[in-house]
Amino acid sequence: MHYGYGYFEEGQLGKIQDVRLWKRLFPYLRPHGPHIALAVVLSLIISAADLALPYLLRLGVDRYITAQGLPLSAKLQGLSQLAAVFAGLMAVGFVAEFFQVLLLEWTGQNIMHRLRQDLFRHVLRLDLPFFHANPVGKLVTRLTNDIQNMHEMFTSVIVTVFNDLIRLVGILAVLFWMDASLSAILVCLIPVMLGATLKFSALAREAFRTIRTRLARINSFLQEVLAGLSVLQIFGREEDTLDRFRDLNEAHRKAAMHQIHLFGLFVPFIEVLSSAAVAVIIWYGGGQALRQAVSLGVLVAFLSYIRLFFQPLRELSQKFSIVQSALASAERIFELMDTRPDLPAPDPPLRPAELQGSVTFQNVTFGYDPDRPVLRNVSFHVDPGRTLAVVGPTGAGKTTLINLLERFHDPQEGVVRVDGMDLRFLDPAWLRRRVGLVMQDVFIVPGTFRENICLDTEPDEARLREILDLAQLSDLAENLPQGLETSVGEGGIDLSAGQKQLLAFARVLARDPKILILDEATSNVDSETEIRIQRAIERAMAGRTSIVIAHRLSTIRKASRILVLDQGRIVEEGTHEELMARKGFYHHLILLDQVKREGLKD
Ligand SMILES: Nc1ncnc2c1ncn2[C@@H]1O[C@H](COP(=O)(O)OP(=O)(O)OP(=O)(O)O)[C@@H](O)[C@H]1O
Repeated sequence: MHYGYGYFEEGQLGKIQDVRLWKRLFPYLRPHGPHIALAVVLSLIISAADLALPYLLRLGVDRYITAQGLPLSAKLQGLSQLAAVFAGLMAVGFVAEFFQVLLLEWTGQNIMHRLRQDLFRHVLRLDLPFFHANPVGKLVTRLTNDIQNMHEMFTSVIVTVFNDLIRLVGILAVLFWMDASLSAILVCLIPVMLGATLKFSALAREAFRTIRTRLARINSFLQEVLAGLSVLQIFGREEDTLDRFRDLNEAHRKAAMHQIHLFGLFVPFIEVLSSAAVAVIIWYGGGQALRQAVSLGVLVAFLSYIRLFFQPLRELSQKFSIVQSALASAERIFELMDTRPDLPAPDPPLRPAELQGSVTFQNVTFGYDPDRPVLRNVSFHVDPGRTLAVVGPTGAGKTTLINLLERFHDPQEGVVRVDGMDLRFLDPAWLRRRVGLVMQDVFIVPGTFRENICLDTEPDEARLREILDLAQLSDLAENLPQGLETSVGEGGIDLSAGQKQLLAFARVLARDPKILILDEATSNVDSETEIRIQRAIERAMAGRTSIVIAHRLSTIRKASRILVLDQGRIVEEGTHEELMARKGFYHHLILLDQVKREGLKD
């Protein structure tokens, strides 16, 4: 288990002025242009309704409440009319806001959906080396959290910032129009507000970034620890693990407290500023009203506008950090989208109509790290329909041979061919459809037993029964509670190691590949299952070219030829009899195996 969290460090932060990022985002926004335009129109309506309300207050006070010489009935009637207009505007504002939220959420969800789909499509096309280098947790974060981050920007920021700007400009315009000297006081406060907001935004951004990094460390740690919990328990590492977690948890708490302190300071500061503005307006404006330089209505309207004015400013820093965070996510998402598959795609890819099934390795040298070859100058040829057994000590490079034949990697030197064709010119999907793979670890897809056998094939019922029979699975299928429709894997019935092996053979039979690669399981199963597996192996191999990483002597004996690998080189080659007679490395391996089996029996 490693405790490197390097993958989750947020190296870069998207910048608002980063044109490149906006250009990449634009194609996702473009189809929603009309919706965003409509949201902006709705935003204008909402702002107009909001701005009109304090103005109605002014009219109410000046025209009716403090007006001299109007009869009481006329004042009351005028006030009623204003109240009706007030209610009407509120209703318009409410409806407009409702539709705006709906429209923006819908747009945001659609953009997220498309982004997630594009990203997942891209990830599916990447090669095995990429997945070796990138932990699952990182990819899941890209596909979930990072995309969610962007959603917030699309829904709650882009249009609302526009809303806020219109509102601020609108309020200032109305205020100057009503009374320039009172407005000038307010304008003096704006630089202080903006300065504080910008300073706070910078500090908050850093604080949020620290929190996210520390949370990601916790996630990464938990993911690793929970996946290997049984190992930790066996080795009694609980206390040590708890200590490590405590450190991570503490670091997160500290970061969260720092952010809380920042907010604790900023929010009241802005409150104090807005209260100060109100106080100054009451003091100065009140004096002006007493001197009758401004009307009482203007003063009342002013105080209402101040409340409207400070709200968006208060939220500006919050929105600023949402956009920052979203752009940082966008940057990481696009970085992943820009990852090119390591294996060059053939152009045009070959998809021959027929495959005979011969396999050739020609002077193949390969290393996961090119400087440290795992296979060295390996050459062999298997004719169609024949069986090649590969044996060798652990780490000899047997699995690597398979990885090359499935074209999960390309060799650094030499060529791998099927039917004489270089794999690099073949369509990888075509190749993998024709090269069946049975690994020791059988992956069970969450779904029914039937789905797990058929995968992407559609055998008819008769063929499926035949496959079950050949794979020695008929009994099991009958005894499952819902037969073939029983759910297996996560959330369903657990299959034993032996049953999973048989299932893997059924899959091969259903896909009917020309070439079969088999990594024989070393897990111990009972004798009856062992016999079933042997039978299934024979059926699966029949009529196919087979390359088997063999552990059972019975399989090895039946092979047309045996390849003995050691430290990435072919050290011996021949039939079982030939190799035994040579009394070399193979002979030594077989004797060791026999000793091991005898030991197990004792
Ligand atoms: N994804 C990988 N990245 C880096 N090195 C790897 C990778 N997979 C295998 N190796 C290294 O390549 C060498 C050969 O491994 P390989 O799995 O091919 O051996 P093997 O003969 O199949 O062993 P075993 O019988 O234990 O499965 C080993 O030294 C292993 O550490």
